[in-house]
Amino acid sequence: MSSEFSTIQPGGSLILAWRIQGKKVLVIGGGAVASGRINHVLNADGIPIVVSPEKGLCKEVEFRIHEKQVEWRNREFSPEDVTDDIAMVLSAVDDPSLSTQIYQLCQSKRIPINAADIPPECDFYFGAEIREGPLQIMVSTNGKGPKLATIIRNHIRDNLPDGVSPAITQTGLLRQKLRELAPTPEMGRKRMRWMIRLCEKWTLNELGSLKEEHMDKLLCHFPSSVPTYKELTRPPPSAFANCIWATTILLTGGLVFAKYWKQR
Ligand SMILES: C[C@@]1(CC(=O)O)C2=NC(=C\c3[nH]c(c(CCC(=O)O)c3CC(=O)O)Cc3[nH]c(c(CC(=O)O)c3CCC(=O)O)/C=C3\N/C(=C\2)[C@@H](CCC(=O)O)[C@]3(C)CC(=O)O)/[C@H]1CCC(=O)O
Ligand SMILES: NC(=O)c1ccc[n+]([C@@H]2O[C@H](COP(=O)([O-])OP(=O)(O)OC[C@H]3O[C@@H](n4cnc5c(N)ncnc54)[C@H](O)[C@@H]3O)[C@@H](O)[C@H]2O)c1
Repeated sequence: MSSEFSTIQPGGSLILAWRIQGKKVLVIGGGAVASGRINHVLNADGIPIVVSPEKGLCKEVEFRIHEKQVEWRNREFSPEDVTDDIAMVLSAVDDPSLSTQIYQLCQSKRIPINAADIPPECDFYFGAEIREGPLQIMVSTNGKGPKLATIIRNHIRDNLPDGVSPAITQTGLLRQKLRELAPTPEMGRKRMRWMIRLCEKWTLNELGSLKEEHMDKLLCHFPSSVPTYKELTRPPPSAFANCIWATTILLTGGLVFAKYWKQR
């Protein structure tokens, strides 16, 4: 009986895709680690606010400030930086006692915090990431071996099949069109069943090569069938080819009729 269900493995982390679009993320520190954190926030369309004295900035953080990709407070951290509209705090300072103060303040305000390299002061850990367009993969060893997380990430990245990113992008476009075609919740099951069949039938390269003009043609098959990529993209017979076919059929018909007539 129990073998039917998945085995619980306690001790892991809850790995989620956190949506921080348009939300403020306080980054304390301006060194190499802060720079990596800022990039993660920007790649997720979050709004980084950086607190660090100028002398502590690394080249990349200077660049982000110069490009106005981040808001910068040129001073040491102050508790007033942790305002109620801050969605998340990322501490990357080289001062353990300051880090602990920041952690305690965030706990009291119930704002999630990551203090780089200090597991007891982390509500969440960072991981080694792969980013290819809409695809994101995160490897976590749950604090056991960060360098191993990097090595495993590199192995996965080097072995990803070709064409994952365009396949996901085009599938996203098609799903959008499908939702417009069959918008009601009642159509949900049909939509999902059809998408599953398509994703299973087509290769990643085929999905990635799906042009917008073919999408409309493909959606004509919803919900009853899923054509193969070849069937869908086969060019329609030309007028010349049609003419040849018609002539062949007429000639063959004529010959058969003549033979029959002769026999009578
Ligand atoms: C994955 C990555 C993401 C990122 O930070 O962006 C990340 N660390 C990375 C690199 C790295 N960090 C360290 C080394 C030296 C070699 C080594 O120790 O292995 C290297 C390798 C290097 O520098 O090449 C030292 C280290 N790290 C932590 C401690 C404290 C401790 O263990 O107690 C110590 C000091 C240990 C000591 O004093 O000995 C703790 C954490 N580091 C984490 C994440 C979280 C757990 C992630 C997980 O286990 O999956 C966690 C818990 C908290 C956090 O910071 O979020 C990033 C790779 C990014 C990439 O490859 O893209
Ligand atoms: N998780 C990881 O991948 C990883 C890797 C290396 C280091 N670390 C840890 O992250 C921390 C930062 O590493 P780094 O290499 O960026 O260090 P760094 O020395 O380059 O940067 C420290 C930053 O903290 C800022 N700072 C110090 N006191 C401050 C204050 N009172 N207010 C505001 N800013 C202040 C400095 O201005 C500087 O920008 C270190 O504690 C290190 O142990 C984590």
